[in-house]
Amino acid sequence: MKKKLLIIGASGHGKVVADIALQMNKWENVSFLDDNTSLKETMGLEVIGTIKDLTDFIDEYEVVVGIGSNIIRKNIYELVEKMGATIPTIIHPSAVIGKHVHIGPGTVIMAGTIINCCTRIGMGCIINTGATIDHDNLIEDFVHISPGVHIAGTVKIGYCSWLGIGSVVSNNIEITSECQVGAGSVIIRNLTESGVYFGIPAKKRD
Ligand SMILES: CC(=O)SCCNC(=O)CCNC(=O)[C@H](O)C(C)(C)COP(=O)(O)OP(=O)(O)OC[C@H]1O[C@@H](n2cnc3c(N)ncnc32)[C@H](O)[C@@H]1OP(=O)(O)O
Repeated sequence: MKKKLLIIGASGHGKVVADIALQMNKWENVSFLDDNTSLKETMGLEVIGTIKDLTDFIDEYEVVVGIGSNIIRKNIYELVEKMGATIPTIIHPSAVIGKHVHIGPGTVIMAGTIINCCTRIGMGCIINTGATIDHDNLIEDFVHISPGVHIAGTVKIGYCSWLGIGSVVSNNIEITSECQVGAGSVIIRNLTESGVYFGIPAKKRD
């Protein structure tokens, strides 16, 4: 394990990632890379370069992508992985994680989340504050589960999908890849086509 952590992206999501990393007490140093060259520090942590500088740091630092957009996070994650970086998982100490839960590299699990047994979460995901994910779920790569989402048992969320804040997914549902589910929506049927859905029950936007 390397003793330093580099977070790519020093905006809102990146700062929460840093906050969790500090609480994990695992790294001696936490710093950022950000393409905003006027930003030199945030939260008392240094911004030591832009993404182009990553090669200079890759041997010394573990690297996590702290960017909220699924597609941007995925593209940068793939670049970082190709460069051979060590990519950790970031898990807030207050998260409750059941037995036989698998969490992929680069995934960030935020404060107050509960993930029940036998759930698999892919790489580069965000499981945001206070979300609950019940048993036997499959959360594919680069998904974002927003704050306060509740997902029942045996649900599958496809690659790069984003569940909006406070949404609810009933049991045995499949949501295909690249879906965006609106804030406060309730999903009671499978979402078989990529697109934007919202409402109670959620319907696809025309
Ligand atoms: C820590 C963090 O901050 S994590 C981030 C958390 N953020 C979220 O979860 C945001 C989720 N985003 C949403 O819910 C958005 O409203 C989206 C993506 C569903 C749609 O966004 P847009 O494409 O900008 O839609 P827009 O705001 O123009 O609304 C279009 C119509 O849909 C309706 N609508 C939009 N979202 C919703 C919703 N969640 N539920 C019900 N109706 C909605 C609007 O009222 C509007 O209706 P109207 O045409 O009758 O006036």
